[in-house]
Formats: sequence, C-alpha cells, structure tokens
Amino acid sequence: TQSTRPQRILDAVQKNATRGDPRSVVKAIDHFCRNKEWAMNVGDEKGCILDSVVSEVNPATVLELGTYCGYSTVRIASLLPPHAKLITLEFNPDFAAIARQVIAWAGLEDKVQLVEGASGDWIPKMKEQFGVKTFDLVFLDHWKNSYLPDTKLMEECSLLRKGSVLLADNVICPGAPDYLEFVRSSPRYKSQYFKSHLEYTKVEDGLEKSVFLG
Ligand SMILES: O=C(NC/C=C/[C@H]1O[C@@H](n2cnc(C(F)(F)F)c2)[C@H](O)[C@@H]1O)c1cc([N+](=O)[O-])cc(O)c1O
Ligand SMILES: [Mg+2]
Repeated sequence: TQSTRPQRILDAVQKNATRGDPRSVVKAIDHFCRNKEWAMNVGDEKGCILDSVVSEVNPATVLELGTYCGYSTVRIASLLPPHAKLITLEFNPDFAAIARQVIAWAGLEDKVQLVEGASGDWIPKMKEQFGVKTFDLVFLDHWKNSYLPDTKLMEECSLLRKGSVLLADNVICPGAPDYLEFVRSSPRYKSQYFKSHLEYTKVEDGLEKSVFLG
C-alpha cells in the first residue's frame, strides 16, 4: 500500500533519530525534508527563531494551532520548563496519529497534550477541559485564513492576558494578510516581524511576533 508523506517522515524519524532525543528527531525531519521530500514543517531556519522566542517567553502554558507531524511541537516542548504544558490542536486524524508517534519518539509525551478537532470547537473549551487560565505563548501554524478568526476567538474566550505572545508562521508565504494587517494596526498588539525563508527554500517568509497588551 502507498504510504503518505507524514508516514514517510515518521519512518525517517524512527530510522535516523535516537529515542528520547528531541534534537535528533528535529534533525532527522529536517534532513528528510531538505534531501528527500519537502514538507510544511516550520523548518530549521524559522525554527531557530521559534526556539529563541520560546526561550525568551519561558512559557508555563503554550497553545499550538496546527500540529501536522509534530516537528514544531517537539521543538517547543523540548525547551519548556519542568511543569509547563503544551496543548497542540490538529484537525486531521491521520496527521494526529503520526504526530503522536513523533512526539513519543522524542520522549515528550508528558509535556504535550495533542487534541484532535477544530479550533472553533476547542478554543471555547480550553478552560473547562484543560484547566487553562490563559496562554503565555500561542504558535499559529494552521490554515492561514484561520489565524485571524481564531485570534479574535481567543480574545473573546479571555485566553490571552497582558503580555501573552502570539507567534505566527508563514505571514509572507503562503501569507496571512488579514491577520498581519490586524495585529500590526490594532492598538492592543505590539507586533514585530522576523524575516526568514520558507522552510527548506530560498523563498522569503517570516514569523510575526505579537504581544497582547490587554
Ligand atoms: O498551508 C500551510 N499550513 C497549513 C497547516 C495546516 C495544518 O493545521 C491543521 N489544523 C487545521 N486546523 C487546526 C486547528 F488547530 F484549528 F484545529 C489544525 C491541519 O489539519 C494541518 O495539519 C503551510 C503551507 C506552506 N507552503 O509553503 O505552502 C508552508 C507552511 O509553513 C505552512 O504552514
Ligand atoms: Mg507553516
């Protein structure tokens, strides 16, 4: 039977990475996507920017929108302090099944809660279901036209507090123009663009870091 790209990414991890070693999992996926098959992971160049923002924020609670194969989930979770929690939302059950195995291979199951479903359903339930008060950091890397509505929904559900950091992938390529316009023009956000390149290519892309001002 024909395998899927996420399945081939998991195979590359299980063949080339060391169990319990998150950095080797990240390295194995980057090597596969640079040399065998491109895939929409945040990648190593933007991943370093992601790492620096995570380290700076040192979050106790993180929400990731868009798990895919778990590449950025592993990057983020490997940098969290001992009792910190990362909730990652994934809509596609096949991607979720692969991501669970990638996260397990990295030995990060205890830090990560992978939730399957739609953001519109789950964001309003975060407090009651997971005992989350607010998120210190949100990484947006799901459908680009969902970035803005989901940000507004997180505000409405009081999931953001003064100082919460939103970090959005792909604000140039494929682009999230309505989101970018919103966070850059709203008086309730302080936004900053980190110029980089689309994963594994020379095409321009970047991350937008936006601090919620309350
Ligand atoms: O389309 C891109 N990403 C879309 C990513 C989408 C991923 O987010 C999940 N999701 C959907 N809703 C939720 C939630 F959370 F709401 F439940 C989670 C989808 O099932 C998918 O796994 C993309 C495309 C390119 N590219 O170069 O084309 C490069 C990139 O870095 C990209 O991220
Ligand atoms: Mg992306």
